[in-house]
Amino acid sequence: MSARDKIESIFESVVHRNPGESEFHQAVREVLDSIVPALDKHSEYAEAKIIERICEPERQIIFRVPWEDDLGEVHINRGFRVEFNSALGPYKGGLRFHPSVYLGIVKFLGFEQLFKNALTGMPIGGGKGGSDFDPRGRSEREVMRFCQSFMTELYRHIGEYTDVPAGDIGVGAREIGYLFGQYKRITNRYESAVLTGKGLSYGGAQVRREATGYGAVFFADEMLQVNGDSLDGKRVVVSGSGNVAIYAIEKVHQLGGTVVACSDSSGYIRDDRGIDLETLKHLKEVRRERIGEYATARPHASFVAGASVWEVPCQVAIPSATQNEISEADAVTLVAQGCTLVVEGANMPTTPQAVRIFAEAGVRFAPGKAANAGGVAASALEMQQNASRDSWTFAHSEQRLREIMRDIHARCYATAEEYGMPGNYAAGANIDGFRMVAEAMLAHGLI
Ligand SMILES: NC(=O)C1=CN([C@@H]2O[C@H](COP(=O)(O)OP(=O)(O)OC[C@H]3O[C@@H](n4cnc5c(N)ncnc54)[C@H](O)[C@@H]3O)[C@@H](O)[C@H]2O)C=CC1
Ligand SMILES: O=C(O)CCC(=O)C(=O)O
Repeated sequence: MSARDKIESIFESVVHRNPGESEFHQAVREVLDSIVPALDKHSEYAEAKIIERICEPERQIIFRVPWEDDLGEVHINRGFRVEFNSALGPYKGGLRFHPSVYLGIVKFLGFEQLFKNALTGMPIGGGKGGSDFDPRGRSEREVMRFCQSFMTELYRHIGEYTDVPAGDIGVGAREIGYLFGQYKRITNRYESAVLTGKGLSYGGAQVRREATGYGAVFFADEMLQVNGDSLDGKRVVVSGSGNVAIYAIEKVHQLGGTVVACSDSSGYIRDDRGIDLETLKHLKEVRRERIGEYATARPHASFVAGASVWEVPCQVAIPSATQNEISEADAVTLVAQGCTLVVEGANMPTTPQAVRIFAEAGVRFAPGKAANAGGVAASALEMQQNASRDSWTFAHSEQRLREIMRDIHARCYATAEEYGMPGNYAAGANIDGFRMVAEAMLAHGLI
């Protein structure tokens, strides 16, 4: 059987065994399609059924999360942790709290995480978790009670050497604090490296908060430098206005570009003078308001309700909100309006149809598993500091992040060249990440 036929048959089986999990199917399809050339070179991977094993999570945990709101009403949510693959180290990956969360989303994120973590070169396996809990509109105490209930089940599955969760959509420093407090209370252990993204006062690391956004922009900068170009003077659009988006905007501005629009699920704001970060941070990090409030604070800016931020003309797009947020129509608009570089801050924000439009138009494209790997890499640095009871300065941590992103860029670039697909960062990232995991799995035998 040819490598291509083998891939088709494995994919068919993945769809059959995981019905209704469209995001997981999409993520698997994308990776399998691009690793065909690596399978042609390495027949040992097929013989050991490495791909079939990679597509099957090592462990999937689903649990009940009961909690009480401020009025005394009882709510039941569903919690998940998918421990995808531990070939390279303890499972590592964030927790997402959002009403859309179900097993298929957690599995797509865990699958992506596995290759992303490999690309960082750090000793971390892949996992992801979360809940269909919606923190929006909930009081501090409700969020705390939910986190405590979630950890009351999760604690038995995680640990510094087992599985180390962190944040993702809806889970930031506040939630990590409550989760950490409950873990400490239940286990009677001050196990700092059981979670990352902690506050700086209790074992958190400098630059973890900024790392995903900064890292994506460092990656964009590397891609531009290959062509003797830079972000200086570029007009940029960043979707979302959460953790990744805010620090992507900050770094674009530090490198001389101007971010003219960002969004949330209610619509987008446009500010041709450049997004004012003090206003945005206060709005989103302190007051947790909707994005439209920005235009109240900055009257020259406009708020467009319910529309796609990709209608705002830009040269560089950094999607940093959620999966499948750039549709085929958005991609056509971006290309028509002069966008030449797309760097994924979010996980799988570009639909396969949009990826094809970008490829046909010669738009340079960086996949999330490479471009947003700065977050998890900084988490691994946080684990390193926790293990050595150390704490690094901001400048040193940012320098390490910059080096890691440069290295990931170089690996993706070189692998794409090696396989005869120069400039194809998606193929480079998938093949390089896959090879790392496959080699470790071969070394460990049939487990
Ligand atoms: N936080 C991290 O370190 C990392 C996050 N990511 C990915 O980056 C993306 C953003 O995550 P965070 O910034 O951490 O989350 P966040 O919760 O801080 O922010 C999410 C943002 O996306 C917006 N959003 C969510 N759903 C949306 C929708 N359907 N339409 C428009 N906007 C929507 C929210 O309004 C918010 O502004 C996610 O795809 C996440 O998986 C990837 C790597 C690491
Ligand atoms: O920092 C981490 O462990 C996880 C980050 C994450 O969830 C991601 O890279 O998508």
